[in-house]
Amino acid sequence: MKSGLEDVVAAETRLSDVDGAHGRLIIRGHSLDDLVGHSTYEDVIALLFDGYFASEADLPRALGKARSEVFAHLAVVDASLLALPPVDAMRALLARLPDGEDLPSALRLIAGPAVFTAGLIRLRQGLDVIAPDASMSHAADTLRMTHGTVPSPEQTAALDRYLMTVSDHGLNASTFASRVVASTQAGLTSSVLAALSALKGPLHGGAPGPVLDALDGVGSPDNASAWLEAALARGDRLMGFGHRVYRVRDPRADALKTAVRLLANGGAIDPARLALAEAVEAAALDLLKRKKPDRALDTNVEFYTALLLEALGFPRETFTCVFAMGRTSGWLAHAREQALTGRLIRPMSVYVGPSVAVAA
Ligand SMILES: CC(=O)SCCNC(=O)CCNC(=O)[C@H](O)C(C)(C)COP(=O)(O)OP(=O)(O)OC[C@H]1O[C@@H](n2cnc3c(N)ncnc32)[C@H](O)[C@@H]1OP(=O)(O)O
Ligand SMILES: O=C([O-])CC(=O)C(=O)O
Repeated sequence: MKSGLEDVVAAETRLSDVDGAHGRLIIRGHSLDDLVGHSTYEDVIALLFDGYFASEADLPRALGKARSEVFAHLAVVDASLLALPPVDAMRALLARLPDGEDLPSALRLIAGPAVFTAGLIRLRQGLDVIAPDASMSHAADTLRMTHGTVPSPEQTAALDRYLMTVSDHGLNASTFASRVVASTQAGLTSSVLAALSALKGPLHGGAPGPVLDALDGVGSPDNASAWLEAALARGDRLMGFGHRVYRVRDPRADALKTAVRLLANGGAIDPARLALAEAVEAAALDLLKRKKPDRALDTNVEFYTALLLEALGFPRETFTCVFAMGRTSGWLAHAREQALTGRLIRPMSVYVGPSVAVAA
């Protein structure tokens, strides 16, 4: 048995390739760098969906229509839902969308995380929800529904770049969960709910909120090494570092660091906050190299995600919901690929419990 299924190949996919040795991410034949420079999130959805869903000439408009359709579900949000962590409340709202296999079902499942996260943020602040505008881009409308103002082109570009960057990533834990459920032919909502449940853990998509907690704990750049060393001595993991597959830097960390620097140049991030983050990153890399010399542990996607989403005004307890806004497109494409080309996923376990005497 391979602990954690490390290095086990469990699917063939045309969707994305995580090249851990060279620190490269390919999405349907395009490098991440190419995509973030020249595409929109809607373009990436079309790329991931090609061949797995019916084609749609005006995908941005169809996604906008899907946002308008799911908005009505916010009417059921009551005090008990608002008392839940936002990712659990969002999961409950997504569970209201019927299972299906077609493009409209898929687009509603991409629209849901955006509309529900924005609505939950506002309701938790005692504000009225804001209806979608189907004519806007997904990133711009998400920011407008969250903050009540039309975002700047720089803010829209930053969220768009983030959504593309996290859209798909091979057979990570949440995508595997999506494929396992799809292999039973349960339907797309069921796949997405399983995937979201896997994503929310702190070892996967739950990491960026705790990254900010660490920055707050460190407080100032000169305290970084001592604070992180004490955290490691307690047996804590340093959030935003390490990866199962990347043995060099996660390429998404660079894509998001660039997005963070662009926001900082435009004044959207306090230079002191960025300096603190850079000091924490440098101290963490130095410490991990010394304390874990046998394992290459580098910065992962979650570290600069935290700074980016903070700068865009998302509360840290909603960061996993924003991750899901991007990753749902990958979960859906994998679910359809599995349903169309795969079999029921049913591995074996090795029984190590007590044996029963067999009568002669
Ligand atoms: C979108 C994403 O999912 S990106 C990942 C987001 N998660 C995080 O940032 C949480 C922090 N990182 C981690 O916990 C891990 O690196 C994971 C979960 C990402 C990968 O885990 P695995 O591949 O199972 O690594 P594994 O647990 O085998 O770690 C190998 C060794 O490095 C250590 N290690 C790995 N990551 C870290 C870390 N961030 N901080 C401290 N030590 C670490 C482990 O303690 C282990 O040491 P040991 O052999 O002495 O016990
Ligand atoms: O690939 C993984 O194991 C985790 C990850 O970085 C992701 O899902 O984006």
